Amino acid sequence: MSSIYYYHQIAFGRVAMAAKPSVFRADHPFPPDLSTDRSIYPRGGGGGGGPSSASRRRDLVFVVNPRGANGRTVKEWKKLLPYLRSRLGAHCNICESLTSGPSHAIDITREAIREGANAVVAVGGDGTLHEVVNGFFWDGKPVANPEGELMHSTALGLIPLGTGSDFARTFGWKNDPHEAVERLAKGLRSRVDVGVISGESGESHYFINVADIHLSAKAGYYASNYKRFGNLCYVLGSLQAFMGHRNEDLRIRINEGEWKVYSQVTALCIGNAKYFGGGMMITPNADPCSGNFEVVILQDFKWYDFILKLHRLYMGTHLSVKNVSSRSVHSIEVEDLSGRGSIYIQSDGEHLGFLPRKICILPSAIEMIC
Ligand SMILES: Nc1ncnc2c1ncn2[C@@H]1O[C@H](COP(=O)(O)OP(=O)(O)OP(=O)(O)O)[C@@H](O)[C@H]1O
Repeated sequence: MSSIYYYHQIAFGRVAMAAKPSVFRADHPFPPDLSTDRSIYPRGGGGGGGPSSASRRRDLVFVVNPRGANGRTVKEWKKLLPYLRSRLGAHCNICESLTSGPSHAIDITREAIREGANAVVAVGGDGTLHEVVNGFFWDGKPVANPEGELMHSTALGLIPLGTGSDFARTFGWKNDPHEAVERLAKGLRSRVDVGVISGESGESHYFINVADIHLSAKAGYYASNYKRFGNLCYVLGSLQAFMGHRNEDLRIRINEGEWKVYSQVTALCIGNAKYFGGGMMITPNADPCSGNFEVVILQDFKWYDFILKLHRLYMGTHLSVKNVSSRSVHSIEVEDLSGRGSIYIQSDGEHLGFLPRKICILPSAIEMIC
């Protein structure tokens, strides 16, 4: 992919950083397990990796958020680079791209896929992962890799280095970059589901972890102002969200069935994976490879319920608590009955706006390096 420099220059050019794109390529030989094509291209449909793909160096594009985890992401990344080069540089072109601001990771990812990158690896927290996942789509469709089914699809990789890094918890991954590099070296791919959210404007927005509505989404919105306090940001965000909070009646339609009114909803969480809010196991039965979401609805919760039941939310044992319901769904539509348009929704911890929204699953939408 000789034009990888080019796409970075395009991506950075858009934000006036073309003078010094943060891209490098390594010229070292390939480690033995990366040259095993079955592990890199385990899927059928022409993705088996023929001789030409086996002999090619692979482009791994690392999308690094320099602001992630209060600047800790980029410090850890710089320390990791020599190891990454020695471990993967032999048979891979290691392309580094620092984001210049919110949403830049989306553009970088789209460009990398169009250039035929073997994998785009999010380096940062759930927000960076979220943007990279959104970069796999454009105009409501997956971004096309030029080699398409003939060679391979671009995989999603993750080096979790964020504040919460909640998506990684479902897989039992820690904020341990060396462990993440080993996963990339093994190159095992699994198909994971992605959620798609559409609103009145008709525009699609994608998520991979958890989308949530009302109190928790408002807490996430405020938590983003307190990231400098690390994981404490979620507690501070929740306290602020509680002030002036009211449970609301919501109109909900599940799996294109009948519309029903759910009274006094405190929070509604749609899990493709299990954790949010810095380690709360909110949707304990969610599995990103299942083809369904787990929807958990908390109704008529008072502030003291959170104090009494918080430990159960962290442990994922809250489903048996009074006024908590859970079910497996492939689509859900949620409307605000109050008509005020003030019910928050977020996805993967990123503020998205306000109800109404429709949320559907896209089964096996992305290949992920697991
Ligand atoms: N160069 C940048 N400057 C400022 N913000 C950025 C930049 N690049 C990305 N961002 C924004 O930073 C936000 C947070 O990033 P990220 O999720 O990686 O870290 P985090 O918030 O510390 O971790 P977590 O989401 O796991 O709690 C994202 O919403 C993203 O849009």
